[in-house]
Amino acid sequence: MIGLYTAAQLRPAEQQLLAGLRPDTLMQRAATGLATICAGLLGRVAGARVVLLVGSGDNGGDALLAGARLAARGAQVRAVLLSPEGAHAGGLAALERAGGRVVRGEDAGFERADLVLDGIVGIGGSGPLRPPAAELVARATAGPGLLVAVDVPSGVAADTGEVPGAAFAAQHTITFGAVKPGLVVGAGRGLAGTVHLVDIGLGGVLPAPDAVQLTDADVAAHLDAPGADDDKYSRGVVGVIAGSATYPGAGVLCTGAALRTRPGLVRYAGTAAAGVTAAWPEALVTSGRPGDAGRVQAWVAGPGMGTDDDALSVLAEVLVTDLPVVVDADGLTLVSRHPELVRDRSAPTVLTPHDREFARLFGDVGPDRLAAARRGAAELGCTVLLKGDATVVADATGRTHVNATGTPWLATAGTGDVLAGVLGALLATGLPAAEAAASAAHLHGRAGQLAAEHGPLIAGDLVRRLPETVARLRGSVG
Ligand SMILES: NC(=O)C1=CN([C@@H]2O[C@H](COP(=O)(O)OP(=O)(O)OC[C@H]3O[C@@H](n4cnc5c(N)ncnc54)[C@H](O)[C@@H]3O)[C@@H](O)[C@H]2O)[C@@H](O)CC1
Ligand SMILES: Nc1ncnc2c1ncn2[C@@H]1O[C@H](COP(=O)(O)OP(=O)(O)O)[C@@H](O)[C@H]1O
Ligand SMILES: [K+]
Repeated sequence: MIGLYTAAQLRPAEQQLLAGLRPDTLMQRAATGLATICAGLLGRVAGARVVLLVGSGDNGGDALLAGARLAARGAQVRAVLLSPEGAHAGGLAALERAGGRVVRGEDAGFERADLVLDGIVGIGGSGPLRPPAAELVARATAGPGLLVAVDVPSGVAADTGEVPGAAFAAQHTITFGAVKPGLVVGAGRGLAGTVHLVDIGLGGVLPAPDAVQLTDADVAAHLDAPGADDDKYSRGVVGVIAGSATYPGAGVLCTGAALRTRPGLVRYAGTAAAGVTAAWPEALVTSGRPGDAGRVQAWVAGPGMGTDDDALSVLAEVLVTDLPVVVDADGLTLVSRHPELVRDRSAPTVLTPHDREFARLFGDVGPDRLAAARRGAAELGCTVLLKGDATVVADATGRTHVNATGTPWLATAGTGDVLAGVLGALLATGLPAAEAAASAAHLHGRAGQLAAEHGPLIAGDLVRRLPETVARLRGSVG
């Protein structure tokens, strides 16, 4: 598990750690890591042209101290100071001692730079980048130099990923102590490039994280192989309500995804029964009501089920049970009209909206996707899986996961139906809702990445690739 930490969590931890150390120890550790990674990115340091963008806080100090280390190894380092009187004094002195030069913005030489280091602002930033900083960023990023951000790309809100104005579009972000949420979610994710984490020794003093990202190993732990005592019922039976007689596709995709994630038993109830059984003879189907399907441990309801009164009564029948339920797609439209169906449940409910569905349920997502998912989860007392390039899962207690897998190739019709099926299969095993949802998003993203290795993908490719994805995840452990 990778912890994501806000500035408010990091600052006291840094203070606690610093209490037993020389005041500039952490900054020196940060600068050493920064210079080492920049040197690796440059390949050859001697003669390399490096430009530092230096703000007046410690983020600028990191850039100056790293610049000094690169200058000492023969790089030609120029520093542009946004506020000459406020620049970090120790960093400035070190840079000058090592042969680096302070220059005016006009003389930065962006057009010939090999690397531009953005030390304008880090976790101390607030609001849109101010005009002089925004202008400098525009000029710096137009040049050919490799764009490297110190701790956080300037203009990105470290805690949320909000980008309220101009920002440094980094190819690499070298971050200190812990990964910040803004590097992996929201608009900030697209500006962080490759994230490198430098250990500055905070490990022992960090509190519980604000949010987490699962790793392959975390998810593989939920994908154990059947044992000698297992039978087709023992590993969780999932029930699927999806698709319709006219549009069976969602039923076929959702049922197939559930089967391919956790083969054992998948039951299907609904008017797409004929289409589902033709595609998946392994599923047990009924064209009747959910109650006719037989016993299940979790339901998935919604993809392509329609939004008329019949659909509402089917959804209500499932939601009055004391079983875990995943509500997706058309089911979410129905819940937005009848939130009491979900609010009053005692068993776990997972809602899986994309942004437009979320807006119908809870109002606009807005720029802070973590806060939005938490708000929705608290409002209806359920788990919300907010889809996106970095899917966010929050439960009613505020526990939050950010998904780390996937590919933009997933932006194609039907991939959400597949996610719902994967999630239902994991929920039926008895996993807590948040773990099941976050693991499903991870597995779905990995299936997307695997399918995309073979060219443009369609939703059915994800279903076909699920067994190999599970095998690869399991193989990644130990
Ligand atoms: N606290 C610590 O122990 C450590 C901090 N480190 C570095 O210190 C940084 C935090 O330093 P600070 O707290 O000094 O804050 P920052 O340097 O991140 O930001 C403060 C500066 O940015 C300016 N600023 C804020 N919002 C702005 C905006 N919208 N447009 C333009 N300028 C803006 C402020 O006027 C101030 O000069 C971290 O991001 C990291 O780079 C590292 O050296 C590791 C250790
Ligand atoms: N740009 C993107 N990058 C990565 N994943 C994406 C992107 N766009 C969509 N996805 C993922 O694809 C899936 C789309 O689901 P959804 O919008 O419900 O589609 P559908 O209703 O057609 O099945 C979600 O899992 C979402 O996270
Ligand atoms: K920065």
